[in-house]
Amino acid sequence: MTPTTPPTVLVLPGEGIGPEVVRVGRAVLEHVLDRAGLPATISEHAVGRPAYERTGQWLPDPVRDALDQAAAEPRGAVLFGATADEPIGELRSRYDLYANLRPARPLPALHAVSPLRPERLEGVDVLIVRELVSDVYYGRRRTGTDAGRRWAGQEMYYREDEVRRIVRCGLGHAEARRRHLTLVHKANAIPDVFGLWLDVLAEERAAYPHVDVQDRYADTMAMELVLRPADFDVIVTGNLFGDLLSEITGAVLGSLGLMPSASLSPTGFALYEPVGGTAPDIAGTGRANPLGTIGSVELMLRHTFGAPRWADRLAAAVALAVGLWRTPDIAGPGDKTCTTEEMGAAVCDAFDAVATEEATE
Ligand SMILES: CC(C)[C@H](C(=O)O)[C@@H](O)C(=O)O
Repeated sequence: MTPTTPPTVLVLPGEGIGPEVVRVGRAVLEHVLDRAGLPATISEHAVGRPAYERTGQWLPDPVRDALDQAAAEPRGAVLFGATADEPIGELRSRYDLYANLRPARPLPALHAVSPLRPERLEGVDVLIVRELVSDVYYGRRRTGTDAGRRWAGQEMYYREDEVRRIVRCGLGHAEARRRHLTLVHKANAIPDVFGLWLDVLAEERAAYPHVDVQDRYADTMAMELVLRPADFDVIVTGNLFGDLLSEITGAVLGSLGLMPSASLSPTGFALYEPVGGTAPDIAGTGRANPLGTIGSVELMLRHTFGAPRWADRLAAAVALAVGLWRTPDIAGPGDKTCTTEEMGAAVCDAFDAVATEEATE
């Protein structure tokens, strides 16, 4: 296997709105690759409920084999839709997809969609760097009965090396962006775990003298993200707080359906998924917003394909498309709404317009 091997992309639609948004995400990916002349090997596999109903496995053995193979390649990637917790939790852990990047930058055309006043959105450009394979999610679980009363526990646990690599990841991104890092913790209530995080940050920041570093309690951060989102650049945190903060960031944008994510392993294997989840209430109605998935494709073009200019063009195409086309979650009163598929087609058309304009400049 040489580094010039084209990327292998496994498309795993999952369930709920997963298949709808991923169908569009894949079409947009193929459109961009076609225009860019970039080769890739793309295959699609059932996971989650559809797979369980057919095989009795959330993550069937043949899919696991395909994933193992892709993970061993220099540029393997997954485009993931949505499933219930089991398969995604297993995937993240099995492939050590520890660094979860969740960027949020409100598009000017969509400022009115946010519940925040437009002036609070000026300059908002946040990157949540969430640790994804440890914390209470994967902590030791115990249940029992004590004097007739049931009890249950799940341990919050972090190893130093797990903390160090995500803190480094956050610092690296901060250095490449606006050089501002906020570590989010809860050292007042959970002093051992987050004392470790703060110690590691104190050690690691020395290597990034240009990055301005601060820390926040998770509760304060939740408030400040709503009140002053423009004050933050990179936010690095653990798995649980990262989950909560990315949901708040989605609310700041006005729809969780807008948020993309990339989960990266130390080997470069990566999984790209929208943050929105299965959204069973709108599954099958054509109302799902595919922009979180299309944003995830943009991240794939950057990280897996190493094609930042094509990624930039896709971002520009999205900004153009939302000027005219709106799925219901981002439509204002009186706006005509479009379907998931129509939004995808609008982004592809806008992409060609952007590329043509650049070519004639
Ligand atoms: C589906 C669920 C387990 C998942 C998480 O908590 O990590 C989701 O909320 C997310 O943010 O990706």
